[in-house]
Amino acid sequence: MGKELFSAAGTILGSAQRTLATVPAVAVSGNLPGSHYLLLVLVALVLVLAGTTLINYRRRERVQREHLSETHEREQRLRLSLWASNELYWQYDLRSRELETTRVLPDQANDLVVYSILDTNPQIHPDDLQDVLQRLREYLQGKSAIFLSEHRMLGDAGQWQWMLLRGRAVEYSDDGRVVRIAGTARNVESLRELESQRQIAAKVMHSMAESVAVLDAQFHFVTVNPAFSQMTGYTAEDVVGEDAALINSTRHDPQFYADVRNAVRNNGSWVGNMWQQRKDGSVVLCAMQCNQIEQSGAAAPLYVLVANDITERHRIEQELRYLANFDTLTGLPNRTLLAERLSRAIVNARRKGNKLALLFLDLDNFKDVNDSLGHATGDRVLRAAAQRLQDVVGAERTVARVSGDEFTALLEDLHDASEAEACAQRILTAFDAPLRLDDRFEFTITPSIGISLFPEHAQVPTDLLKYADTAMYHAKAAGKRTCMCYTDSMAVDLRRRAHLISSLRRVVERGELRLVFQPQQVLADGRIDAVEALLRWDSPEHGSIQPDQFIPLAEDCGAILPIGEWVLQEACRTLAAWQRAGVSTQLSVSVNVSALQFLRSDLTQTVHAALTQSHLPPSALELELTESVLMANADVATERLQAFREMGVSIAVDDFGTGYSSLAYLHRLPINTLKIDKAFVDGLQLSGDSEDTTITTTIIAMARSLGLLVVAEGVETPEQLTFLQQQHCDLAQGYLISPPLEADACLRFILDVQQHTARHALAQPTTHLDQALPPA
Ligand SMILES: Nc1nc2c(ncn2[C@@H]2O[C@H](COP(=O)(O)O[C@H]3[C@@H](O)[C@H](n4cnc5c(=O)[nH]c(N)nc54)O[C@@H]3COP(=O)(O)O)[C@@H](O)[C@H]2O)c(=O)[nH]1
Repeated sequence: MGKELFSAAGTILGSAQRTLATVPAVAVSGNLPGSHYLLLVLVALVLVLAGTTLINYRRRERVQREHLSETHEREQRLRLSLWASNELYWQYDLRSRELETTRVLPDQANDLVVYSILDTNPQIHPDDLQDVLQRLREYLQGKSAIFLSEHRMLGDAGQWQWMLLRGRAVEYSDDGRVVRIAGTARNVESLRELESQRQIAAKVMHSMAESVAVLDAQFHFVTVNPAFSQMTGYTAEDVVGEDAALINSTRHDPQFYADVRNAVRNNGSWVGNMWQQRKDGSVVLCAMQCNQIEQSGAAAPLYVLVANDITERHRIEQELRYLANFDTLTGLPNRTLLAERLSRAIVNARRKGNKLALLFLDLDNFKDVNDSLGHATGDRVLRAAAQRLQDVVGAERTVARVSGDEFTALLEDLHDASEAEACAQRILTAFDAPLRLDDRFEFTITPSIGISLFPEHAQVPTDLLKYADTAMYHAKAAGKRTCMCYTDSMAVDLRRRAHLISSLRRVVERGELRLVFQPQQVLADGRIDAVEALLRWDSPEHGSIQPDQFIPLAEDCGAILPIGEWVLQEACRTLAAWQRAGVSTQLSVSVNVSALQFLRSDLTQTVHAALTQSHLPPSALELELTESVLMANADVATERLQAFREMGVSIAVDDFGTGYSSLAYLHRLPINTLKIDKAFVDGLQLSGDSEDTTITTTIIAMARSLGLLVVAEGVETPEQLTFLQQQHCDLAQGYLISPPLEADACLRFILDVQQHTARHALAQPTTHLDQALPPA
């Protein structure tokens, strides 16, 4: 427009000149006198000059106006752009040190102008002033092309705000020195805020314990933090630009990772646990969160992965899960897992219409193993037993350890109950072979097994377990190393058993026990050389209970220890009283000792105390131990027996022949007497052709060769007695000689026989059995 105006003015000026130039030509062509003519010319010239001056003046005036308008317009544009950009205008006079800042507004009249003398009324924050002056100095020294400074200045509301100032020299002194600088100032408060936030975010990411990785839309690494490097072993340089599949692990199949990517793409996020592979090839389990981040202005999103290493936590969880479900000693499922599997098995059996069986197995006399051999060996026995059981039952079946020495085997998909019994029999047979504890040490232990069946006996896991347990107790009571299937009557028995156990615990202090004594007669001369002390329990609640009923219970519940101690004291006390009443000091008393008592390390102490209290010599006492106790614990038995031998107390092996010991092995044990079990004596035939006769004969012969005394138990008939005498058996015990007698009665019996044999010995030096027998 300025240009247009200018060209228009030019046009106007051009035509005026042309117009003025034609005036003299018209005047010269008339008939005027010379003076007039000259005057006329002069007037014309004056007019032309005046006109030209006027035209020039007007033209200059117009040009000036146009220039002013143009300047004003430029200024206005500048003003508007300053206003629009929210920038300030400033100028600094180096001579007066006056800083003028102007907030430009569309209407100049409203401009906000602030003057300040730098020294007296600083607009610049005192902390930043030196830095600003330094930058100014550098600019004036020509070290920077423009003056640039970011510092705090007073805002309109009197608050400090960060401003970015740009400026240049705009005025010089005559000697060329800068005297004024001017420029713009921009409020960078929010930019600084953003930058600060960006820096904080970067620092946070840098210092985060979580591994952070930013991926581009193609799942390539854009950046990672140090925690990522620490977790994966990959530095930022290793991974940036690489596909995130670099850290995929083979623990997941490729489809898993593809699914995760799809989920993030489609849903914007994915949360879950993911195995990743470290640079060294090891794996790490990450609790991962992957979020899609939309970038403003960018078409492609970014993905931010935040991951925590939970490998250790996972391991601990696994361990806890294992501990919660498995027995750490044997590695077998525990009671909890058994209950779970049993429930599942019941559901399956119900669906298929099949049967299932639960076998409850308890190791016989396991308590003794722990007591005698120590818990470490006990643990090895349990491990070996668990393995043996699993081997017999089969790896595909659930064998569980439910407590101490109790195991179960779950047999599914049975068609007949007999299959369960057959399996139980296989287990019993398998346990006949010794368990191998290590290269040198073998150990034999038998189980007792109870069986319960679904659906016959119970419908729920707890009942099946309870009934199998009940059946197992009955198998124990039936003599151990056997299996029994649950029957309804067993539950009643079990309640009675619980009552008996509770009464047994108080039996000594209540004085409900007494001893009876059964004489043992020397077959060669009829003397009563020994008596066996036999325990009786007269319970006010339960009546008279036989020892073979209550002693296994007392052994199971541990009550046998105080009971056994009482028996020893009472037997010794009675013998001492008999001696005072005239019984030969050659007479000894034999006392039955249970496995638990024997394996308790303080039995020698108890025996010693009983002998001391009754002033009896050790030779007056014999301890009877069953063959099975000695054989099952051979090593510890040898050690304990040796202690008794050193003490002078004899040892008899009770119920001999019922177990599986070899006589050769017995030779190594410090024992004195073998008691042939009544079962063999029952079958004795004078003709000598029964199996029992052969066994008895062999036992007697071998015992003799080993220098052991032989006592035949349960002798009831004269034929048996004759046979035993013929075989040179040393002693006989049984109803034929005498049933177990109360202490007083036994004393009378012994004194009678003593007198009789003494009289007979005087009259007839050669003793005959018949004569040696007590009078009827
Ligand atoms: N740990 C302990 N065990 C003990 C104690 N007292 C007894 N017992 C054991 O209890 C079992 C049964 O004993 P009991 O009912 O006393 O039976 C004994 C005899 O009465 C019986 N016997 C003896 N002679 C005959 C006979 O001619 N016929 C026949 N039918 N029975 C007879 O035998 C039992 C003696 O057994 P044993 O001990 O094997 O010699 C029994 O195992 C006892 O050991 C105790 O204090 N502690």
